[in-house]
Amino acid sequence: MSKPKVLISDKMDPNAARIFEERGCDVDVITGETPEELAARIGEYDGLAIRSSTKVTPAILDAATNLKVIGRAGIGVDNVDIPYASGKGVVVMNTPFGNSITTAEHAIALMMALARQIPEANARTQAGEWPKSAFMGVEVTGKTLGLVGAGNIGSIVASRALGLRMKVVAYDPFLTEDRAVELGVEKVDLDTLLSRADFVSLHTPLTDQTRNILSRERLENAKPGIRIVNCARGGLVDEAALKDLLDSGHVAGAALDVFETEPPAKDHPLFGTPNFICTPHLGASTTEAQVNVALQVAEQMADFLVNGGVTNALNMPSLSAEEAPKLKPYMKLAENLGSLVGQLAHGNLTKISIEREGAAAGLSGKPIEGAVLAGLMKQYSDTVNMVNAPFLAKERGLDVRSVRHEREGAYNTLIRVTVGTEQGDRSVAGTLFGSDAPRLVEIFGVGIEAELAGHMLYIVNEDAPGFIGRIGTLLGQNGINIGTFHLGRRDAGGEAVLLLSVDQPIPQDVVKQACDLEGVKFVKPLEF
Ligand SMILES: NC(=O)C1=CN([C@@H]2O[C@H](COP(=O)(O)OP(=O)(O)OC[C@H]3O[C@@H](n4cnc5c(N)ncnc54)[C@H](O)[C@@H]3O)[C@@H](O)[C@H]2O)C=CC1
Ligand SMILES: O=C(O)CCC(=O)C(=O)O
Repeated sequence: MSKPKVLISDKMDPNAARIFEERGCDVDVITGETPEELAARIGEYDGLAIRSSTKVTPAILDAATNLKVIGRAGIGVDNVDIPYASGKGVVVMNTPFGNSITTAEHAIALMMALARQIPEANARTQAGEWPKSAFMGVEVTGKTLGLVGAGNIGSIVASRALGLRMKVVAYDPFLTEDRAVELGVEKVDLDTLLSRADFVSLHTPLTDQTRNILSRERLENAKPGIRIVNCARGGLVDEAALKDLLDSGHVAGAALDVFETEPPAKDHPLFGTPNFICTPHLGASTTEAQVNVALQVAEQMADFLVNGGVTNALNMPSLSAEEAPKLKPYMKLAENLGSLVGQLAHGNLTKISIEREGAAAGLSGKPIEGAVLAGLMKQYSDTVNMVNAPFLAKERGLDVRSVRHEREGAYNTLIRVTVGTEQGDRSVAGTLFGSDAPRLVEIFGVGIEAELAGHMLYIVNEDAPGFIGRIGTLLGQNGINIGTFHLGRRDAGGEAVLLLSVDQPIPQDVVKQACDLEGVKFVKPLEF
């Protein structure tokens, strides 16, 4: 098997390339390409490792015909079109903790720099002035810091600020009272935060809800003399309003590590404004953080490409490298069961239930669900896989339920897939023989044992003598060799099911002849 190929398209610590190679991937490091150059190259790669410069747009994803995983060496993934990547079946991962301490420290550094106007004092002193009387700072001790966003980075900022003897208030809709107490912060709403804070530090992702969260109106109503730090994302603060309010003195200082457009225009209105300082998106730029995120992204991506392990994916449930091999035969079983109901159930499918029984109940449900849905929807899409299948199912309004029963039934491990159709519920079930051989054990209420593989023929017929001979003769006359042959029946003399595998696709006219055989009620060729 050829090695997975990874492209590192942004400047990244060399440990990333080393880890990819050590873990069985071929790796190219090609940075600074234009979007067109990247689009022309990306088709060769299974993995793309990025920081914030590479923009993974729909055009790049359309060109990325082999891409399986994008790894962001960092936290924010707003440079990746995740819905589009999900639609294409590409896993998107980040490294959620590797640069949090570093970024929190940068926020604190910017807050201190604002409080004592260090950059301007430094510049003027080095320019030959001794402007001692021009700079009168403020102490942070006893002041209130308002945190907008109290996740990983916000929490670290809180702990550092408490160490500086500040009072910390936080606005975060997902912050519970218990967690606030644990962090030593007071949970408040945004307007209260802005009316009480002497310093505000932003630590949210950029989303539709957070865009422009410090709007002109909010800034105008904030406590006079407030100082603002943004080490999260440009677009959270209205930059034009910030300029006006710095000029008027309502905002006493602002420090931006990030801008709405990066890099900002050379004549950005905020440049040169008194009490405004900035850095060029340096929040994560320490040796320690860059080694952390480079190692982590390469380990995660290689683990996925080589072993199927999924860690820190934003569009897929996690799956440990230990669990991945255990799940592998179940995934095959799940995909085959999904494919079987997809090929056999008629009409509009409205709901699907995926039950895990016995040993299967102890496995992660989401990957199995993804595999069943991928199998089911293969009939509708060539590009479906377990990453994009849940999104496609949702788009189609399919009601998906996962159920687990710890008790064992007739089999010590079982997956049952039931779809709701206009004709009622239709169900198939399968198990593993040994630890890794998937087998169908029930089809629409009829017990049967069969491996689902290759070209198959499913026939429902009247349970009467002579039928097996008739179908064998028909296939033989048409030069079709039977590989395996499986029978099941509801009750003697009632309805019987025949599932056989053959060595080649069955031509339509042979299917038609099979339909015409005496006692045949239904014939369907199947592909796995
Ligand atoms: N300047 C830089 O170099 C870096 C910037 N970042 C940025 O920092 C951001 C935060 O990172 P983490 O703390 O690790 O993320 P996180 O996901 O741990 O925390 C984000 C917090 O924001 C909160 N939040 C979401 N919507 C909100 C809203 N409408 N109002 C208030 N709070 C809201 C969430 O509940 C969560 O607690 C990242 O999304 C990234 O964009 C991260 C690393 C480096
Ligand atoms: O990679 C970088 O330098 C930027 C880090 C960042 O913004 C993030 O991790 O969200």
